[in-house]
Amino acid sequence: MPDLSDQPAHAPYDALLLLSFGGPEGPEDVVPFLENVTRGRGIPRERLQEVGQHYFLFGGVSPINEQNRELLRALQQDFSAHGMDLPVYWGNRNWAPYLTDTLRRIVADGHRRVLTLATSAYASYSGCRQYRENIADALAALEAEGLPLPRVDKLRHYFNHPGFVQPMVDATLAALEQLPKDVRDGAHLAFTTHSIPTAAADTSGPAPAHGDGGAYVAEHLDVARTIVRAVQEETGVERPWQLVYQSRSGAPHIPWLEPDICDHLESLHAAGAPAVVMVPIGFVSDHMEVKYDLDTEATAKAAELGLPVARAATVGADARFAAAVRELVLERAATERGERPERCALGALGPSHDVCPVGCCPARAPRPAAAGADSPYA
Ligand SMILES: CC1=C(CCC(=O)O)c2cc3nc(cc4[nH]c(cc5[nH]c(cc1n2)c(C)c5CCC(=O)O)c(CCC(=O)O)c4C)C(CCC(=O)O)=C3C
Ligand SMILES: [Fe+2]
Repeated sequence: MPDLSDQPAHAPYDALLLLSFGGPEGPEDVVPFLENVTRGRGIPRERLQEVGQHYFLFGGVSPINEQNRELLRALQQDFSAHGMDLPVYWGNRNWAPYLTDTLRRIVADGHRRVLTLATSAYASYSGCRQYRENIADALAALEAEGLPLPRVDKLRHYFNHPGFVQPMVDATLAALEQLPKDVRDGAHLAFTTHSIPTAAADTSGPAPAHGDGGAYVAEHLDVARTIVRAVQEETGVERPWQLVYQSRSGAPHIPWLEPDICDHLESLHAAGAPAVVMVPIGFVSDHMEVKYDLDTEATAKAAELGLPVARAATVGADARFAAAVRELVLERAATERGERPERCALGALGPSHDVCPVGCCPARAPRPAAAGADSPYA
């Protein structure tokens, strides 16, 4: 029996990888960034020009990289405050620091068991399997260079972890406070997330969860219900609510999840709603989809309607989220050691799977994906 008593609590892991989307950091980055995002994805040219304009409106700088630097610092701070000596690295799918470069550095630093935190809390091809494909691509690149291959795992979906949900409850309450007093109690809650093709939603999550909206919609509805209940408890007011969508991109003839937030604001206004709080539960930080699609476009639509709106902040680098990540790391590490740790989750769905099963969030065109049961890597 090996002596495990001097092993750290995060063993067998020796590094945490923060894996994100990436964004441009200046006007000259915008077009190459969009080319990276959309390579082989069949997005109409007009849509790309339009989205490029969103970035140029903000000086060509997406807030996402700075937000990830903040999250990285929050994680390092939380880990060190709790005596957890686990290095944290950051890599992106679409912009520097690129995942492959980061993984090369992780290996050069001598790490061989890597746990991944993706900045996407829910199941879906874009939010989960595509990141797993990116990890497989990075491993393939290292393999081609003859480098030792680390084993890369991915944390379970954390959409219903209290450290992710509680900051959103507080943010919803704070947004309600921003509304004029006389419309506060009547305000509707509009929970928003990224629209995806309905075909991708229907096949999101493990195969048994496939069906109308799949795990993607079910998970968002579960989080929305948890927030609604907590806000009602806190304010003593029962508010109407709905899950709606934003940031749709694909061609018009392909069905995507609806309604869009702007259409929703119109119909709420027509139905006499006095005010709306938009709660972007689908996003981890206030990146461009939030800054443009909600704070610019949807807010302008509301102003045009004369409908008071406020937008709840995303979780970002909240200390409770950093602590949740530490708990999730310790939980998964214990599971990997064969223990049965407590697995925290709010809502009705329970904690998500640790390892994506075969057939989870399938791609339109199958490609190798690491950190799951169908990974071609150890
Ligand atoms: C589910 C989901 C999330 C949430 C989960 C997660 O976070 O992963 C997300 C996040 C993000 N999406 C982002 C940006 C973009 N997404 C695009 C396109 C697409 N997103 C999709 C889905 C998602 N996207 C899909 C199905 C497409 C169609 C093309 C394809 O199938 O790939 C495009 C192309 C142009 C367009 O908008 O059409 C851009 C520029 C940024 C960065 C923002 C910044 O820069 O601050 C972030 C965080
Ligand atoms: Fe996106």
